[in-house]
Amino acid sequence: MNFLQDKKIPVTILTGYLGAGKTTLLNRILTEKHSQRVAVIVNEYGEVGIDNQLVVNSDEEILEMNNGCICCTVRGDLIRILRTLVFSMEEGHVKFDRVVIETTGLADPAPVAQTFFMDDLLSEKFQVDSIVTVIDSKHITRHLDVHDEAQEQIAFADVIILNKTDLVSEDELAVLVGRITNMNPAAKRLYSKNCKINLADILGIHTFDVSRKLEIDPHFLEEHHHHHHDDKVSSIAFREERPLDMNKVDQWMSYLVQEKGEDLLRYKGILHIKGLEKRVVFQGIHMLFSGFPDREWKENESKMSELVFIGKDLNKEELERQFKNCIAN
Ligand SMILES: Nc1nc2c(ncn2[C@@H]2O[C@H](COP(=O)(O)OP(=O)(O)OP(=O)(O)O)[C@@H](O)[C@H]2O)c(=O)[nH]1
Repeated sequence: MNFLQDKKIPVTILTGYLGAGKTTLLNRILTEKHSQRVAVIVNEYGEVGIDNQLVVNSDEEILEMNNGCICCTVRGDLIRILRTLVFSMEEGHVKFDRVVIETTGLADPAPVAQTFFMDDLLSEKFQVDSIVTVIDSKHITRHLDVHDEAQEQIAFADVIILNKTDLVSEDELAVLVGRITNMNPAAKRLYSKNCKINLADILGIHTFDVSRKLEIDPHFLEEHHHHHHDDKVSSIAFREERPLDMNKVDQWMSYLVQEKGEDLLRYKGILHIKGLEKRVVFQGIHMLFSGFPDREWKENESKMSELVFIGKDLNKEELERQFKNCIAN
């Protein structure tokens, strides 16, 4: 046994296509009882961070990285954040036993894992424990057909969680399992609803193996990263302090689901609705949409609506006009 190796801080890379259930799993990691302190790094694609507002309140260290994809433009930020974590820990300001990184749904996990091999300090202090890929069992098939990122996330996984099993039939699930096993026979497979899994199956499992990753991507340890996002996929965010009219929002969302659902990969937000003391959270993935009152606004919090749309061929002017139309009189 290599004792030095064992002292390294384990890192779990949480990946999965847009809306698969990564934040749901992260919340589970943060709320379930285990004796470990977790430092969390959340990366979002859009310029407005919604996930950080949906991550449960906890004492853990939660660091946000917005406005770019962790595997591309903000990889330098990831290195800086991890280095700062190490220094803060060594000076006794923070304590943590492991790191969990939630990547954007559009991230290729390989360069994120690569970061821990290319930077001297990080490779000395951290060890990638595993890449955990969450799958939306209902939508993944259509994503796999057109989005390279969805394929890379599966190919590179050590553990694959087939989530949202409540939304598919047994036959559909069996076909999906066949396809995924073909893509990555070595990964451990778990099945879940709302990411209810045994955390011991994904944390501290030491399954990340560089030699296997090199078989999948022989350039894994090379500096240059070639990930190109699909130019047609973009993200649009809106912020508005004036309260919104619930009925108008309802109508708008119904229209979007019907008319644009196919192109809307992910839409989510927090709404400030006229006459409601609680903030309203909405979540959408293609034609599946839900909106519900969440907690009351806190006193020190400015009431504000924040929405993010990620999709193909989004028309910003049109969406903005429709959004502004929802502002209450
Ligand atoms: N029906 C169903 N819904 C689920 C399940 N797991 C998560 N969801 C819902 O799916 C939506 C997306 O879940 P998130 O955890 O935000 O997904 P994510 O991967 O973090 O999404 P992005 O970070 O935006 O890519 C939310 O509305 C969840 O409540 C499940 O097993 N079944």
